[in-house]
Amino acid sequence: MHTLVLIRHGQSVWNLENRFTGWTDVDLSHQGLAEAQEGARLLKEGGFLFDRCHTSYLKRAIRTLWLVLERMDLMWLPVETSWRLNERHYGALQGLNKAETARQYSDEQVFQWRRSFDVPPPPLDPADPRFPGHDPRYAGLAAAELPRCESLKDTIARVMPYWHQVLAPQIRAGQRLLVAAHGNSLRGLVKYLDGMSDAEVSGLNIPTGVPLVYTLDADLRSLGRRYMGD
Ligand SMILES: CC(=O)Oc1ccccc1S(=O)(=O)Nc1cc2c(c(O)c1O)C(=O)c1ccccc1C2=O
Repeated sequence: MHTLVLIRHGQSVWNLENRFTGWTDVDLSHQGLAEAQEGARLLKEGGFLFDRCHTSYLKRAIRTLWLVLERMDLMWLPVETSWRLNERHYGALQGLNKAETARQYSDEQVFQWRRSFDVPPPPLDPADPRFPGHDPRYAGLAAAELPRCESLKDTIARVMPYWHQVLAPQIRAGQRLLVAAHGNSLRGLVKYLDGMSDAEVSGLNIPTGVPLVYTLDADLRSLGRRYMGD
């Protein structure tokens, strides 16, 4: 029997402004900090212990993890970061708010994007300063791995190797893991663990700052999951 804990980072300053964030490295808002503190309190009071933790290359998830580790007096734990746990890349929509999106794209186009699993947003031009190839933290990625945009399907496809190559082997080895990540990258893990369809995962919304606790059998099949504080 294994336990795996997932936590989605709290509200970011661009969530506040209803801006597409994606790989833009904005920080948590004050509310987002408070959400992370509450999640940390639930984990501490729940008596959880971890052996390793994982997060993305983006500070809103990293800081959420730091707040949890600080509150649980676990700042000594090894932390692994990976681009594969990053939020979905929203391409040329990154930075746009609702009004700007509505001005540049038709309602039909926005409606199609909202409900699709495999339709990507408009891609970034590689010369665009928002393209990850200009950011030193992605220097280790192969050219083909640097996204210009991502559908939810693309996001899940690049998250899953991290599950199969990193998370699952550590869980099998008896490590109690905490993963602090993003709405869409966590959708990938939840889709796999719950055996969800493409349509089901497109409708799944993971609440921010609330620890999601999985109980897994010896073959890492889910025996159930619960949100703490429920
Ligand atoms: C709540 C909100 O204001 O959402 C925003 C924020 C910025 C632009 C558009 C909107 S919206 O009101 O059209 N709603 C809205 C719009 C969208 C999405 C979404 O989940 C959503 O709720 C997507 O997932 C989405 C995914 C991929 C491309 C575009 C969209 C998109 O355009």
